[in-house]
Amino acid sequence: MKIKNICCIGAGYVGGPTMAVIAQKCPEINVTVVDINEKRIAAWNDKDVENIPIYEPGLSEVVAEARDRNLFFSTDVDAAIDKADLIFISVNTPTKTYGMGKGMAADLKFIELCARQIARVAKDDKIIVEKSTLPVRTAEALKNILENTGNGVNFQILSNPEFLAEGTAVKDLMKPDRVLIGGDINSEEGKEAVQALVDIYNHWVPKENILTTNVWSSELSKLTANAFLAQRVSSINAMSELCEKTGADVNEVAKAVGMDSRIGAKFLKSSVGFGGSCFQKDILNLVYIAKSFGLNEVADYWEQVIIMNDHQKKRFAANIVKTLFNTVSGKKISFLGWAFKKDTNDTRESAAIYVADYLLNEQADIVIYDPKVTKEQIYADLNYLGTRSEKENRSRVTVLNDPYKVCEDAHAIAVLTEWDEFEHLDWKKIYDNMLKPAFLFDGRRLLKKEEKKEIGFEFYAIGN
Ligand SMILES: NC(=O)c1ccc[n+]([C@@H]2O[C@H](COP(=O)([O-])OP(=O)(O)OC[C@H]3O[C@@H](n4cnc5c(N)ncnc54)[C@H](O)[C@@H]3O)[C@@H](O)[C@H]2O)c1
Ligand SMILES: O=c1ccn([C@@H]2O[C@H](COP(=O)(O)OP(=O)(O)O[C@H]3O[C@H](CO)[C@@H](O)[C@H](O)[C@H]3O)[C@@H](O)[C@H]2O)c(=O)[nH]1
Repeated sequence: MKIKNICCIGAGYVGGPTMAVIAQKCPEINVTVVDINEKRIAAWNDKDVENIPIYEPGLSEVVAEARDRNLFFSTDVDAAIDKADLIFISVNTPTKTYGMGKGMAADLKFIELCARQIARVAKDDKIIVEKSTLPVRTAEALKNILENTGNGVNFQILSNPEFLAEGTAVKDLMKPDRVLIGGDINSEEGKEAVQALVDIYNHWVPKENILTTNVWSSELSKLTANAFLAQRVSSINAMSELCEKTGADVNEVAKAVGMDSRIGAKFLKSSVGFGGSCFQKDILNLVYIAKSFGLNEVADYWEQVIIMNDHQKKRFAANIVKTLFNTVSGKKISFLGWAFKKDTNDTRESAAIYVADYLLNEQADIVIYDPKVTKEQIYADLNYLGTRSEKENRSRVTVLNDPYKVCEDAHAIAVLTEWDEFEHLDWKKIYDNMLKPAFLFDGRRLLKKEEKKEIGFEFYAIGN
């Protein structure tokens, strides 16, 4: 089966970049990315390609090449579904904030809405691809909706989870460690659908890197990969606290441990805590699934990864208060960084949000600089927590676009995101313009300790 028209529902951090790369690599396929968010679609279509809604290194170049050639962004969801042979569902699957499974389970309402819309619109056979991260066995529910509400056409459901990391999305998409495709490999139609998707990726991904499995293994592998990755961060962060008590240095420990080829060096960077839209949500979902099968020990095991992460964010903030003579009330604390990692404008679940919230509860005044995050996004993140009124957040938090101004007259600086540019700031100038003693807290192990101490900073770094 040759795919001519692809539709992707959801023009977010996954749908946008993934489809841009597919369109670039498969010029003979028309790719239409649709979304109900008109503002987002307008931004994807902005004449100035630098204004696309997602910041990812290399993305604007890919979009510039393919857009209006075979890559289109639209709000006409029905039309794109109707035309497509293959439909990616790439909508958000956040943690439920209400009802059964509140705070744990994945909220599948957007997925279900997509399924119902596809069923209503589709007049010929289609391949439906789960791109969103979903609980294991979601494909069963999708099939049920599609077959019971559709127009009698056939749907093949595939699972094709996305493993890209933000900040390196284009690189990850161009050269993925593996592409995972789950399908009904026991039927001819299922095998054909899997092959159709393999053929798309095979335009640029070598065959040996494309893994095919049954649907349930594919769905569960995505949750497992994120749980393993997050577990490594929580493991090294647990050791960082022990390092601080014992005189060991967590970077040295990580290096020594990571040189064991069975362990490996990646993902052992101690930090103020992992953030991002995926790790916490996916682990909570895994915990919920395990509990729903009565697997309480399995659930508890994975929940500890989140408990450790919450502890790490809190103890970083508490250490600032303790070091500043047990009070930050009325003191100016400068934040360098707000995004959950460098090279992205995404702030979802960023550790910075929770550190700020803790310090605001201690009556600190916070001034923030992040090279890619907007002022309004920062207020929205704080308001979303609902800890205090929007008015109070606005009066106590200032966002500026100059790092030197942000640090002027500060009692302390906290590095919350590992943006490269923070390393190269004129730290002597920053020191000179701060109140003394000048406290500097590095939540990312980004800065050189000896250098900063020589300038005169009272320097604290995670795990050191
Ligand atoms: N962000 C990542 O790095 C990443 C990586 C791998 C997997 N994932 C998974 O991919 C999925 C999408 O994540 P994201 O970060 O792109 O989310 P996102 O919130 O950035 O984008 C989702 C988009 O879907 C749109 N949408 C929701 N319902 C819709 C509907 N019925 N019709 C049309 N559009 C609709 C929303 O308006 C939104 O723009 C999630 O399941 C996530 O867990 C994310
Ligand atoms: O050694 C490390 C590695 C990461 N982090 C933090 O962990 C979070 C997540 O980082 P990363 O995994 O690089 O970014 P994400 O975009 O969240 O990507 C993860 O989540 C995606 C969504 O499911 C998956 O597709 C990716 O494979 C998976 O890496 C960030 O706050 C990082 O700062 C650390 O603190 N130490």
